[in-house]
Amino acid sequence: MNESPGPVASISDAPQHVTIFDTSLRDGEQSPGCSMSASQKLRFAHALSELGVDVIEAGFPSSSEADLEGVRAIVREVRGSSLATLARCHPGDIEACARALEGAAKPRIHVFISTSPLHRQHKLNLDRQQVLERAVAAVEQARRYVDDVEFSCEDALRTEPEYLVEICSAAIAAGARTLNIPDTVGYTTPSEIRSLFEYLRSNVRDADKAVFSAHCHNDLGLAVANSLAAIEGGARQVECTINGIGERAGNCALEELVMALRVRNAYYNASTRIDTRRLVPTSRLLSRITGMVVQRNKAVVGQNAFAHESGIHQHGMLKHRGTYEIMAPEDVGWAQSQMVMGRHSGRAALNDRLQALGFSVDEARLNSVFAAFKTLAEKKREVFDADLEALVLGADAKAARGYRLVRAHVSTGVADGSLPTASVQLVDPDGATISEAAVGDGPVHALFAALARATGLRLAIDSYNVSSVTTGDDAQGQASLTARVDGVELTGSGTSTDIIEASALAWLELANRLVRTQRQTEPATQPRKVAATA
Ligand SMILES: CC(=O)SCCNC(=O)CCNC(=O)[C@H](O)C(C)(C)COP(=O)(O)OP(=O)(O)OC[C@H]1O[C@@H](n2cnc3c(N)ncnc32)[C@H](O)[C@@H]1OP(=O)(O)O
Ligand SMILES: CC(C)C(=O)C(=O)O
Repeated sequence: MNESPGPVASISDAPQHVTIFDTSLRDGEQSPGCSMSASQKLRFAHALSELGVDVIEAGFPSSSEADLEGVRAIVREVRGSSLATLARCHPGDIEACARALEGAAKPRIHVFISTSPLHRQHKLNLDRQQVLERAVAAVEQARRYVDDVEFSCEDALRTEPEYLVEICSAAIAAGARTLNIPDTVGYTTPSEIRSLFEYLRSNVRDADKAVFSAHCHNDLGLAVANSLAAIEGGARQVECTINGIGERAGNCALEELVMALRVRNAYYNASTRIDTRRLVPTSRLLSRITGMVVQRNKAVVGQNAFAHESGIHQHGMLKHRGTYEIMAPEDVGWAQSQMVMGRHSGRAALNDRLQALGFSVDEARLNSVFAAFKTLAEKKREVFDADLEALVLGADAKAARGYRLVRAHVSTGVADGSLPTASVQLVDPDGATISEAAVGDGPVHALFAALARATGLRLAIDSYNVSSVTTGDDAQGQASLTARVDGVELTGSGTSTDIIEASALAWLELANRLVRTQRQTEPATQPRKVAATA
């Protein structure tokens, strides 16, 4: 029998910094359907800078007026990160980069040319020597404008390694500070790219004068793995995009790479400047801008990344979250892990959720509610808190009905002296219609005051958030509220294309939860006022 593996040793004794080069605005924007306007690019560049990205590739200025305009807007406003622009080995492209970057605090010109035999012959119709001469001339021209020049060998992973050594050595001599080795078509494997970086770092002349960079595409789903392997081979810059957007199957996903370095820090001994708590908000912003939805099971930023539905996992999570989570959702910008109640859930999770909703049930009652829950879960994909409350309250249909919104009207004005006013009409748990109105400091304040009058419930709201849960002009807004009642936190949420309606629904969900727990008298389901984590 083989010896079992011990703890994996670190790949480096000295702590390393990995430069994060984000190309969402250039390679990412090349994804079909991801074109952004100049103002959208500017907005996203600010988000990237706040995220802590070291280098933002802002665009390809010679490609279009819109791209040029976007780069110029970014140059005018974004300061913290270096700003890079892309150019072919073409004098006009490089001049366009220089003009677009005028006034940038930390400008970088990024020139590239294909080096592989396939590209040399079929795309460029140039031989090795001609490609090398074009590369050197381009790097030299770019250096006349800026100190920070990056050179990329397009399709490097299908290029003869000794030719890569030759052209990279020439690029360093011409003044390139960063040598990027792209896997343009996502063809390589982790062990291959690691060996290539080791080989280049040992054989390129004056290799220590340049930073080696990886730029991996995801055609075989290996972009992140290959980028990590490149780091093992000595890469100290990784080019990546938020949500992994980019040509064809995309680029290395920034959020996955950064979290791999962080979670496995003992192995990589490498850090980045990324504020990981901004990963989810940044991912959402990009989705909203491009309309490109993130798949639910996407690592780190997908909706299911910290969601648990199966009973065995939920039971483990309730005992210790390390059983099924290798990173904390809060560390990447999620509010918390999610326990989704569904067909695969077990008693432990059901009991925990019932307690959170304010119901303390004995074992016999838990078993009967569990049986009813499983029957319901067979019919519904997800069982919501309101379903669980109805199950526990059973025959008490009146209590389960709660207050219902019939209509709400809000009027407000900006700087016109008008008083924000709301009127609401509700049906109460006994079926009677109630109408009320109130004024407030703002429209939502007035709405909540009218609801409080109508129900007679005073809720001390601790937090109120509205976020977009879908994309586009008709996006749905989700309002979430927390309130403290007798020292206990309760939550409510509501979703609608109208944020006033979403806010009213959230307030009523919270109020109904409170009323139900207060009304509940059945001994086997004694309500306990505890945090509701809907
Ligand atoms: C791997 C990558 O992601 S590379 C970046 C890819 N991004 C883009 O292409 C987006 C922006 N591109 C564009 O807007 C346009 O392609 C432009 C404006 C740059 C060029 O448009 P056109 O002049 O009409 O050329 P077209 O796109 O048809 O062909 C590309 C030309 O560039 C040449 N070329 C390609 N790469 C390079 C390079 N690195 N250095 C020098 N020339 C190059 C090609 O050989 C071809 O030349 P040819 O017209 O003499 O045959
Ligand atoms: C221009 C280079 C860096 C590129 O995008 C690629 O090779 O994929």
